[in-house]
Amino acid sequence: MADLESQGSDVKFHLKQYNFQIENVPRLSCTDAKAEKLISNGLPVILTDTKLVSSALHWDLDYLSENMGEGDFTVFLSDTNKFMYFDDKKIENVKDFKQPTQMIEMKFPEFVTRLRSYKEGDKRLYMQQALNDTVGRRIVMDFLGFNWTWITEQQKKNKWGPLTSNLLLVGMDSNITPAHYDEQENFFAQIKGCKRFLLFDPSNFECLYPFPVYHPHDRQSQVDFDNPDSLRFPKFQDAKAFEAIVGPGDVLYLPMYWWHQVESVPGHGTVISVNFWYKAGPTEKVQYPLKAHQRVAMTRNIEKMIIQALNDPTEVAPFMQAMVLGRYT
Ligand SMILES: O=C(O)CCC(=O)C(=O)O
Ligand SMILES: [Fe+2]
Repeated sequence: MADLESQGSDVKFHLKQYNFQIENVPRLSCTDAKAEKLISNGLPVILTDTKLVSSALHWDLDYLSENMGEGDFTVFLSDTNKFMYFDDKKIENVKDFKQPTQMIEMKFPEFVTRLRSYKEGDKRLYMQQALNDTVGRRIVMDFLGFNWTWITEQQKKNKWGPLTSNLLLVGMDSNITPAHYDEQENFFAQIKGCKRFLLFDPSNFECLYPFPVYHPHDRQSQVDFDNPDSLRFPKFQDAKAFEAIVGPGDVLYLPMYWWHQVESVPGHGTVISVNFWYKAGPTEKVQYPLKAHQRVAMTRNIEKMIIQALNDPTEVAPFMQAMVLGRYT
């Protein structure tokens, strides 16, 4: 994004302040050897000139409304500016679980109408829909115009698995996706508006207190960044964040298992992004000490094993406590 520097202070002015330490993610050309090195080492980087989604930089609400086709789009509604993800299939594991957002399906033009008629006090909106073959011809052309040459070369070089999906995100500015990690590699392409990512490497697991694996909020942090409960989550203050602010044309490499909170920057209007999710490559050779992301994977596997063996989510905590308390403590 050419004019990010000139907007820099303006953007920063509107950003939330936090108490943890924040460093910047490097912004580099994709032709810079340093950028290649960061990606191959599984470290985040903002790439300014990949041309990954150049063919989509003209996307706006009118154009998408006209060309997105007749398919259904998943839209989340929230009473606040936070949109915390939850897994439908895990809702029955938690008694009295309250969905933080409502999920509804609508045609694209209906979404745009609701977005345009939004007024304070209404539910906020965030569309999150994987691109599929129901989109109109012009979107297909734009999609084919993505820089597949560059991204496929990255996929090969880094031995990633197949592309699993392109999630299209269309939201209101100030929307927030709270801190979570994903189990796939991600090139996140910004098209319209600005997003601020707060990233945390996988060794921050203990500082971010993820929900149990059986919980609908699996992979999400339990900590409310705006109001952290220092008694329940004392190590949150030790979290070390990296910040990445992306604007149109920027691509963020978001490594697998890296935590991210995504804040649509206020005052820049509708925010449009497309991500590229890739399956992980073959599991690396195990070397000791284990890497942080390998510990996360191991923790998940052990939790899953216990959940499956006990066949009752409410038995998991007492079981783990009985295993550890007074023996490993
Ligand atoms: O942009 C957002 O709000 C969330 C994106 C995200 O979490 C992802 O691409 O993994
Ligand atoms: Fe994510």
